[in-house]
Amino acid sequence: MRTALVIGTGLIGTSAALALAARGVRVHLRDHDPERARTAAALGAGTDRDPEGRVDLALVAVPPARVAEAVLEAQRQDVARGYLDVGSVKGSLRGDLRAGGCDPASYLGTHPMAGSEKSGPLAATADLFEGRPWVLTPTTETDTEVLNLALELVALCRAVPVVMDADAHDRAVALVSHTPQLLSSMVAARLEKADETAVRLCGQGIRDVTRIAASDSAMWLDILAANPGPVADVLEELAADLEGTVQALRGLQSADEEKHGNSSLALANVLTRGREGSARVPGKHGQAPATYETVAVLISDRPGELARIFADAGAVGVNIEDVRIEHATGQQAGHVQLMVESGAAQSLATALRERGWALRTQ
Ligand SMILES: NC(=O)c1ccc[n+]([C@@H]2O[C@H](COP(=O)([O-])OP(=O)(O)OC[C@H]3O[C@@H](n4cnc5c(N)ncnc54)[C@H](O)[C@@H]3O)[C@@H](O)[C@H]2O)c1
Ligand SMILES: O=C(O)C(=O)C[C@]1(C(=O)O)C=C[C@@H](O)C=C1
Repeated sequence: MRTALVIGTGLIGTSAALALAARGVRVHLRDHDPERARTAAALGAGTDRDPEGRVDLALVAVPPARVAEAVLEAQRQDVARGYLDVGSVKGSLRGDLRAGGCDPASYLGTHPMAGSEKSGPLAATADLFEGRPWVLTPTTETDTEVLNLALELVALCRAVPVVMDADAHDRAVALVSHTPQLLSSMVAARLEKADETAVRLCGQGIRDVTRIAASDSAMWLDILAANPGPVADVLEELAADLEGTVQALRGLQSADEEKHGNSSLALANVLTRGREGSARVPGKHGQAPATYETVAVLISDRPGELARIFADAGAVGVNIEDVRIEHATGQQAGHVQLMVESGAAQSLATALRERGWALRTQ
Protein backbone atom coordinates (compact mmCIF):
# COMPACT_ATOMS: atom_id res chain seq x y z
CA MET A 1 0.00 0.00 0.00
CA ARG A 2 1.46 3.33 -1.03
CA THR A 3 -1.36 5.81 -0.50
CA ALA A 4 -4.34 6.07 1.82
CA LEU A 5 -7.17 8.48 2.53
CA VAL A 6 -8.41 8.61 6.13
CA ILE A 7 -11.94 9.99 6.38
CA GLY A 8 -12.65 11.11 9.95
CA THR A 9 -9.49 12.20 11.73
CA GLY A 10 -10.53 11.57 15.33
CA LEU A 11 -9.00 9.11 17.78
CA ILE A 12 -9.13 6.02 15.55
CA GLY A 13 -8.57 7.64 12.14
CA THR A 14 -5.59 9.68 13.31
CA SER A 15 -4.08 6.71 15.20
CA ALA A 16 -4.25 4.56 12.05
CA ALA A 17 -2.92 7.44 9.95
CA LEU A 18 0.03 7.94 12.34
CA ALA A 19 0.91 4.23 12.10
CA LEU A 20 0.62 4.20 8.28
CA ALA A 21 2.60 7.44 7.86
CA ALA A 22 5.33 6.10 10.16
CA ARG A 23 5.70 3.10 7.82
CA GLY A 24 6.04 5.14 4.66
CA VAL A 25 2.44 5.28 3.38
CA ARG A 26 1.42 8.65 1.94
CA VAL A 27 -1.68 9.49 3.97
CA HIS A 28 -4.33 12.09 3.07
CA LEU A 29 -6.54 13.31 5.89
CA ARG A 30 -10.16 14.41 5.52
CA ASP A 31 -12.67 15.42 8.18
CA HIS A 32 -15.93 17.35 7.95
CA ASP A 33 -14.31 19.61 10.55
CA PRO A 34 -11.21 20.84 8.64
CA GLU A 35 -9.59 21.94 11.89
CA ARG A 36 -9.42 18.28 12.97
CA ALA A 37 -7.72 17.24 9.72
CA ARG A 38 -5.25 20.10 10.20
CA THR A 39 -4.54 18.98 13.75
CA ALA A 40 -3.93 15.40 12.59
CA ALA A 41 -1.57 16.67 9.88
CA ALA A 42 0.31 18.77 12.44
CA LEU A 43 0.77 15.62 14.54
CA GLY A 44 2.55 13.96 11.59
CA ALA A 45 -0.35 11.77 10.44
CA GLY A 46 -0.19 12.92 6.80
CA THR A 47 -1.39 15.81 4.69
CA ASP A 48 -4.80 17.48 4.84
CA ARG A 49 -4.67 18.12 1.08
CA ASP A 50 -6.94 15.91 -1.01
CA PRO A 51 -5.22 13.23 -3.11
CA GLU A 52 -4.72 14.03 -6.79
CA GLY A 53 -5.82 10.66 -8.10
CA ARG A 54 -7.22 7.44 -6.63
CA VAL A 55 -5.54 6.19 -3.44
CA ASP A 56 -5.00 2.50 -2.62
CA LEU A 57 -7.15 2.51 0.49
CA ALA A 58 -9.88 4.73 1.94
CA LEU A 59 -10.32 4.21 5.69
CA VAL A 60 -13.60 5.56 7.04
CA ALA A 61 -13.33 6.39 10.77
CA VAL A 62 -16.38 8.56 11.42
CA PRO A 63 -19.04 8.11 14.19
CA PRO A 64 -21.07 4.89 13.80
CA ALA A 65 -24.25 6.58 12.54
CA ARG A 66 -22.27 8.39 9.80
CA VAL A 67 -20.30 5.41 8.49
CA ALA A 68 -22.73 4.22 5.79
CA GLU A 69 -23.14 7.65 4.18
CA ALA A 70 -19.37 8.29 4.34
CA VAL A 71 -18.53 4.94 2.66
CA LEU A 72 -21.19 5.45 -0.01
CA GLU A 73 -20.02 9.01 -0.71
CA ALA A 74 -16.38 7.90 -1.01
CA GLN A 75 -17.38 5.09 -3.40
CA ARG A 76 -19.44 7.54 -5.49
CA GLN A 77 -16.35 9.78 -5.71
CA ASP A 78 -14.29 6.72 -6.73
CA VAL A 79 -11.45 7.89 -4.46
CA ALA A 80 -9.83 4.49 -3.78
CA ARG A 81 -9.29 0.88 -4.86
CA GLY A 82 -10.64 -0.41 -1.56
CA TYR A 83 -12.91 1.01 1.17
CA LEU A 84 -12.78 -0.03 4.84
CA ASP A 85 -14.58 1.28 7.89
CA VAL A 86 -13.72 0.85 11.57
CA GLY A 87 -17.21 1.20 13.08
CA SER A 88 -17.93 -0.72 16.28
CA VAL A 89 -21.01 -2.60 14.93
CA LYS A 90 -20.94 -4.53 11.67
CA GLY A 91 -24.26 -6.34 11.01
CA SER A 92 -26.78 -3.49 10.76
CA LEU A 93 -24.23 -1.37 8.88
CA ARG A 94 -24.09 -4.01 6.15
CA GLY A 95 -27.87 -3.65 5.64
CA ASP A 96 -27.61 0.16 5.47
CA LEU A 97 -24.80 -0.06 2.93
CA ARG A 98 -26.68 -2.56 0.79
CA ALA A 99 -29.79 -0.35 0.84
CA GLY A 100 -27.65 2.64 -0.21
CA GLY A 101 -26.23 0.80 -3.24
CA CYS A 102 -22.74 0.01 -1.88
CA ASP A 103 -20.35 -1.85 -4.18
CA PRO A 104 -19.74 -4.97 -2.03
CA ALA A 105 -16.58 -5.98 -3.92
CA SER A 106 -14.54 -2.92 -2.98
CA TYR A 107 -15.86 -2.56 0.61
CA LEU A 108 -14.82 -4.49 3.71
CA GLY A 109 -16.16 -3.89 7.24
CA THR A 110 -13.51 -3.93 9.99
CA HIS A 111 -13.26 -3.15 13.70
CA PRO A 112 -10.05 -2.63 15.67
CA MET A 113 -10.47 -3.75 19.29
CA ALA A 114 -8.52 -0.86 20.73
CA GLY A 115 -9.56 2.62 21.71
CA SER A 116 -9.94 5.00 24.57
CA GLU A 117 -12.50 6.96 26.53
CA LYS A 118 -10.99 10.05 24.89
CA SER A 119 -11.85 11.18 21.38
CA GLY A 120 -10.41 13.50 18.72
CA PRO A 121 -7.01 13.63 17.01
CA LEU A 122 -5.14 14.84 20.09
CA ALA A 123 -5.91 11.55 21.86
CA ALA A 124 -4.42 9.51 18.97
CA THR A 125 -1.24 7.44 19.21
CA ALA A 126 0.64 5.50 16.54
CA ASP A 127 0.85 2.39 18.74
CA LEU A 128 -2.84 2.24 19.70
CA PHE A 129 -3.48 -1.00 17.79
CA GLU A 130 -0.24 -2.86 18.55
CA GLY A 131 -0.95 -6.46 19.51
CA ARG A 132 -4.73 -5.85 19.54
CA PRO A 133 -7.27 -7.90 17.61
CA TRP A 134 -8.56 -6.17 14.46
CA VAL A 135 -11.71 -7.84 13.19
CA LEU A 136 -12.28 -8.23 9.44
CA THR A 137 -15.71 -9.29 8.15
CA PRO A 138 -15.25 -10.25 4.48
CA THR A 139 -18.09 -11.81 2.52
CA THR A 140 -17.93 -14.00 -0.57
CA GLU A 141 -18.42 -10.78 -2.59
CA THR A 142 -15.30 -9.07 -1.16
CA ASP A 143 -12.54 -8.62 -3.70
CA THR A 144 -9.30 -10.43 -2.81
CA GLU A 145 -7.36 -7.23 -3.50
CA VAL A 146 -9.43 -5.39 -0.89
CA LEU A 147 -8.96 -8.17 1.65
CA ASN A 148 -5.22 -8.03 1.02
CA LEU A 149 -5.25 -4.24 1.54
CA ALA A 150 -7.07 -4.78 4.85
CA LEU A 151 -4.53 -7.40 5.97
CA GLU A 152 -1.74 -5.00 5.01
CA LEU A 153 -3.34 -2.17 7.01
CA VAL A 154 -3.64 -4.43 10.06
CA ALA A 155 -0.02 -5.55 9.68
CA LEU A 156 1.20 -1.94 9.30
CA CYS A 157 -0.67 -1.03 12.49
CA ARG A 158 0.97 -4.09 14.16
CA ALA A 159 -2.45 -5.47 15.08
CA VAL A 160 -3.66 -9.06 14.82
CA PRO A 161 -6.28 -9.83 12.15
CA VAL A 162 -9.33 -11.83 13.27
CA VAL A 163 -11.75 -12.88 10.54
CA MET A 164 -15.37 -13.15 11.68
CA ASP A 165 -18.90 -13.16 10.45
CA ALA A 166 -20.49 -9.71 11.02
CA ASP A 167 -23.36 -10.96 13.21
CA ALA A 168 -21.05 -13.20 15.29
CA HIS A 169 -18.84 -10.12 15.78
CA ASP A 170 -21.81 -8.07 17.00
CA ARG A 171 -22.80 -10.75 19.53
CA ALA A 172 -19.19 -10.99 20.75
CA VAL A 173 -18.73 -7.24 21.22
CA ALA A 174 -22.10 -7.03 23.00
CA LEU A 175 -20.46 -9.22 25.66
CA VAL A 176 -16.90 -7.89 25.76
CA SER A 177 -17.37 -4.20 24.94
CA HIS A 178 -20.93 -2.86 24.89
CA THR A 179 -22.17 -4.40 28.15
CA PRO A 180 -18.98 -3.38 30.05
CA GLN A 181 -19.50 0.18 28.79
CA LEU A 182 -23.07 0.26 30.12
CA LEU A 183 -22.09 -1.26 33.45
CA SER A 184 -19.25 1.22 33.84
CA SER A 185 -21.71 4.05 33.14
CA MET A 186 -24.21 2.64 35.64
CA VAL A 187 -21.62 2.32 38.42
CA ALA A 188 -20.32 5.83 37.69
CA ALA A 189 -23.90 7.17 37.63
CA ARG A 190 -24.24 6.11 41.31
CA LEU A 191 -21.61 8.77 42.07
CA GLU A 192 -23.54 11.58 40.43
CA LYS A 193 -25.45 12.54 43.56
CA ALA A 194 -23.34 10.67 46.10
CA ASP A 195 -22.22 12.40 49.24
CA GLU A 196 -18.81 14.09 48.95
CA THR A 197 -17.59 12.13 51.98
CA ALA A 198 -18.02 8.92 49.95
CA VAL A 199 -16.63 10.32 46.66
CA ARG A 200 -13.41 11.53 48.30
CA LEU A 201 -12.63 7.91 49.24
CA CYS A 202 -12.48 6.73 45.60
CA GLY A 203 -9.56 4.32 45.22
CA GLN A 204 -8.15 2.31 42.34
CA GLY A 205 -11.05 -0.17 42.18
CA ILE A 206 -13.66 2.37 41.15
CA ARG A 207 -11.16 4.12 38.86
CA ASP A 208 -10.65 0.82 36.99
CA VAL A 209 -14.38 0.17 36.74
CA THR A 210 -15.40 3.69 35.67
CA ARG A 211 -12.62 4.75 33.23
CA ILE A 212 -14.76 4.08 30.16
CA ALA A 213 -17.81 5.79 31.69
CA ALA A 214 -16.10 9.04 30.60
CA SER A 215 -16.47 8.02 26.91
CA ASP A 216 -18.38 10.09 24.37
CA SER A 217 -22.12 9.53 25.04
CA ALA A 218 -23.16 10.39 21.47
CA MET A 219 -20.84 7.73 20.03
CA TRP A 220 -22.07 5.12 22.50
CA LEU A 221 -25.71 5.94 21.78
CA ASP A 222 -24.95 5.24 18.10
CA ILE A 223 -23.23 1.95 18.99
CA LEU A 224 -26.03 0.72 21.26
CA ALA A 225 -28.69 1.75 18.76
CA ALA A 226 -26.94 -0.39 16.15
CA ASN A 227 -26.65 -3.49 18.40
CA PRO A 228 -29.61 -3.42 20.82
CA GLY A 229 -30.70 -7.08 20.74
CA PRO A 230 -27.38 -8.77 21.60
CA VAL A 231 -26.65 -6.20 24.33
CA ALA A 232 -30.12 -6.68 25.87
CA ASP A 233 -29.54 -10.48 25.84
CA VAL A 234 -26.31 -10.14 27.87
CA LEU A 235 -27.89 -7.60 30.22
CA GLU A 236 -30.83 -9.94 30.86
CA GLU A 237 -28.41 -12.63 32.08
CA LEU A 238 -26.61 -10.05 34.18
CA ALA A 239 -29.92 -8.89 35.63
CA ALA A 240 -30.54 -12.45 36.84
CA ASP A 241 -27.11 -12.47 38.55
CA LEU A 242 -27.84 -9.08 40.05
CA GLU A 243 -31.23 -10.18 41.38
CA GLY A 244 -29.66 -13.35 42.85
CA THR A 245 -26.91 -11.27 44.47
CA VAL A 246 -29.39 -8.85 46.07
CA GLN A 247 -31.33 -11.81 47.47
CA ALA A 248 -28.09 -13.35 48.78
CA LEU A 249 -27.09 -10.13 50.54
CA ARG A 250 -30.55 -9.84 52.10
CA GLY A 251 -30.18 -13.48 53.16
CA LEU A 252 -26.96 -12.63 55.00
CA GLN A 253 -28.96 -10.20 57.12
CA SER A 254 -31.32 -13.01 58.15
CA ALA A 255 -31.15 -14.76 61.53
CA ASP A 256 -32.19 -18.05 59.86
CA GLU A 257 -29.02 -20.19 59.73
CA GLU A 258 -29.96 -22.16 56.63
CA LYS A 259 -30.86 -19.03 54.70
CA HIS A 260 -27.60 -17.46 55.84
CA GLY A 261 -25.59 -20.48 54.64
CA ASN A 262 -27.28 -20.61 51.23
CA SER A 263 -26.76 -16.89 50.74
CA SER A 264 -23.09 -17.24 51.56
CA LEU A 265 -22.78 -20.01 48.97
CA ALA A 266 -24.59 -17.95 46.34
CA LEU A 267 -22.26 -14.99 46.93
CA ALA A 268 -19.16 -17.19 46.87
CA ASN A 269 -20.42 -18.67 43.61
CA VAL A 270 -20.73 -15.30 41.84
CA LEU A 271 -17.29 -14.20 43.08
CA THR A 272 -15.64 -17.48 42.01
CA ARG A 273 -17.27 -17.34 38.58
CA GLY A 274 -16.00 -13.79 38.29
CA ARG A 275 -12.42 -14.88 39.03
CA GLU A 276 -12.70 -17.60 36.42
CA GLY A 277 -14.02 -15.20 33.79
CA SER A 278 -11.37 -12.64 34.62
CA ALA A 279 -8.61 -15.23 34.17
CA ARG A 280 -9.81 -15.70 30.59
CA VAL A 281 -9.23 -12.06 29.59
CA PRO A 282 -6.25 -12.28 27.20
CA GLY A 283 -3.07 -10.64 28.41
CA LYS A 284 -4.46 -10.05 31.92
CA HIS A 285 -2.72 -11.55 34.96
CA GLY A 286 0.45 -12.04 32.91
CA GLN A 287 -0.66 -15.28 31.26
CA ALA A 288 0.98 -16.16 27.95
CA PRO A 289 -0.85 -14.97 24.81
CA ALA A 290 -3.03 -17.65 23.23
CA THR A 291 -1.21 -20.08 21.00
CA TYR A 292 -3.02 -21.03 17.85
CA GLU A 293 -2.90 -24.03 15.54
CA THR A 294 -2.26 -23.48 11.85
CA VAL A 295 -4.12 -24.87 8.86
CA ALA A 296 -2.21 -24.15 5.62
CA VAL A 297 -4.31 -24.07 2.46
CA LEU A 298 -3.21 -23.86 -1.17
CA ILE A 299 -4.93 -21.00 -2.99
CA SER A 300 -4.72 -19.95 -6.59
CA ASP A 301 -4.17 -16.34 -7.58
CA ARG A 302 -7.80 -15.81 -8.63
CA PRO A 303 -10.14 -13.04 -7.44
CA GLY A 304 -12.35 -14.11 -4.55
CA GLU A 305 -10.22 -17.07 -3.35
CA LEU A 306 -9.44 -15.63 0.09
CA ALA A 307 -12.99 -14.46 0.65
CA ARG A 308 -14.27 -17.92 -0.35
CA ILE A 309 -11.97 -19.66 2.13
CA PHE A 310 -13.01 -17.30 4.95
CA ALA A 311 -16.67 -17.88 4.10
CA ASP A 312 -16.13 -21.67 4.19
CA ALA A 313 -14.46 -21.37 7.61
CA GLY A 314 -17.31 -19.16 8.84
CA ALA A 315 -19.88 -21.69 7.57
CA VAL A 316 -18.49 -24.32 9.97
CA GLY A 317 -18.39 -21.79 12.82
CA VAL A 318 -14.59 -21.43 13.03
CA ASN A 319 -13.11 -17.97 13.71
CA ILE A 320 -9.80 -17.22 12.06
CA GLU A 321 -7.61 -15.62 14.71
CA ASP A 322 -4.71 -14.64 12.46
CA VAL A 323 -3.77 -14.98 8.81
CA ARG A 324 -0.48 -15.13 6.92
CA ILE A 325 -0.14 -15.34 3.18
CA GLU A 326 2.90 -16.85 1.48
CA HIS A 327 3.11 -15.92 -2.16
CA ALA A 328 5.16 -18.39 -4.21
CA THR A 329 7.35 -16.35 -6.54
CA GLY A 330 6.66 -16.97 -10.21
CA GLN A 331 3.63 -19.17 -9.50
CA GLN A 332 -0.06 -18.48 -9.86
CA ALA A 333 -0.63 -19.93 -6.39
CA GLY A 334 0.33 -19.43 -2.75
CA HIS A 335 -0.36 -20.73 0.71
CA VAL A 336 -2.61 -19.08 3.19
CA GLN A 337 -1.99 -20.00 6.80
CA LEU A 338 -5.11 -19.83 8.91
CA MET A 339 -4.46 -19.61 12.67
CA VAL A 340 -7.33 -20.94 14.77
CA GLU A 341 -7.98 -21.80 18.43
CA SER A 342 -6.37 -25.09 19.36
CA GLY A 343 -9.03 -27.75 19.05
CA ALA A 344 -10.66 -26.10 16.00
CA ALA A 345 -7.86 -26.93 13.53
CA GLN A 346 -8.91 -30.53 12.96
CA SER A 347 -12.56 -29.75 12.20
CA LEU A 348 -11.56 -26.80 10.00
CA ALA A 349 -9.13 -28.96 8.01
CA THR A 350 -11.78 -31.66 7.50
CA ALA A 351 -14.42 -29.12 6.46
CA LEU A 352 -12.07 -27.40 4.01
CA ARG A 353 -11.01 -30.70 2.44
CA GLU A 354 -14.68 -31.64 2.01
CA ARG A 355 -15.21 -28.34 0.22
CA GLY A 356 -12.40 -29.14 -2.22
CA TRP A 357 -9.47 -27.14 -0.77
CA ALA A 358 -5.98 -28.63 -0.94
CA LEU A 359 -4.24 -28.53 2.46
CA ARG A 360 -0.53 -28.60 3.17
CA THR A 361 0.42 -30.83 6.06
CA GLN A 362 2.69 -28.92 8.50
N1 LIG B 1 -13.27 5.20 20.41
C1 LIG B 1 -13.00 3.91 20.42
O1 LIG B 1 -12.57 3.37 21.44
C2 LIG B 1 -13.23 3.11 19.18
C3 LIG B 1 -12.58 1.89 19.04
C4 LIG B 1 -12.77 1.15 17.85
C5 LIG B 1 -13.61 1.65 16.85
N2 LIG B 1 -14.23 2.83 17.03
C6 LIG B 1 -15.07 3.33 15.94
O2 LIG B 1 -14.28 4.27 15.23
C7 LIG B 1 -15.09 5.30 14.69
C8 LIG B 1 -14.50 6.65 15.08
O3 LIG B 1 -14.46 6.75 16.47
P1 LIG B 1 -13.48 7.78 17.20
O4 LIG B 1 -13.39 7.35 18.61
O5 LIG B 1 -12.25 7.97 16.39
O6 LIG B 1 -14.36 9.11 17.14
P2 LIG B 1 -13.87 10.65 17.16
O7 LIG B 1 -15.04 11.44 17.63
O8 LIG B 1 -12.58 10.78 17.88
O9 LIG B 1 -13.62 10.95 15.61
C9 LIG B 1 -14.61 10.95 14.63
C10 LIG B 1 -14.24 12.02 13.60
O10 LIG B 1 -15.11 11.90 12.49
C11 LIG B 1 -15.41 13.24 12.03
N3 LIG B 1 -16.62 13.14 11.20
C12 LIG B 1 -17.90 13.00 11.60
N4 LIG B 1 -18.72 12.86 10.52
C13 LIG B 1 -17.93 12.92 9.43
C14 LIG B 1 -18.17 12.83 8.04
N5 LIG B 1 -19.39 12.62 7.57
N6 LIG B 1 -17.10 12.95 7.19
C15 LIG B 1 -15.86 13.16 7.67
N7 LIG B 1 -15.58 13.25 8.98
C16 LIG B 1 -16.59 13.13 9.84
C17 LIG B 1 -15.51 14.06 13.31
O11 LIG B 1 -15.34 15.44 13.05
C18 LIG B 1 -14.39 13.45 14.13
O12 LIG B 1 -13.17 14.15 13.92
C19 LIG B 1 -16.49 5.07 15.20
O13 LIG B 1 -17.28 4.50 14.17
C20 LIG B 1 -16.32 4.08 16.35
O14 LIG B 1 -17.42 3.19 16.44
C21 LIG B 1 -14.05 3.60 18.15
O1 LIG C 1 -10.21 0.95 25.81
C1 LIG C 1 -11.24 1.58 25.70
O2 LIG C 1 -11.35 2.68 26.16
C2 LIG C 1 -12.35 1.00 24.95
O3 LIG C 1 -13.42 1.01 25.46
C3 LIG C 1 -12.13 0.48 23.62
C4 LIG C 1 -13.23 -0.36 23.02
C5 LIG C 1 -13.47 -1.59 23.90
O4 LIG C 1 -14.58 -1.79 24.39
O5 LIG C 1 -12.54 -2.37 24.05
C6 LIG C 1 -14.46 0.44 22.86
C7 LIG C 1 -15.21 0.44 21.76
C8 LIG C 1 -14.66 0.03 20.48
O6 LIG C 1 -15.60 -0.36 19.56
C9 LIG C 1 -13.52 -0.85 20.61
C10 LIG C 1 -12.75 -0.82 21.71
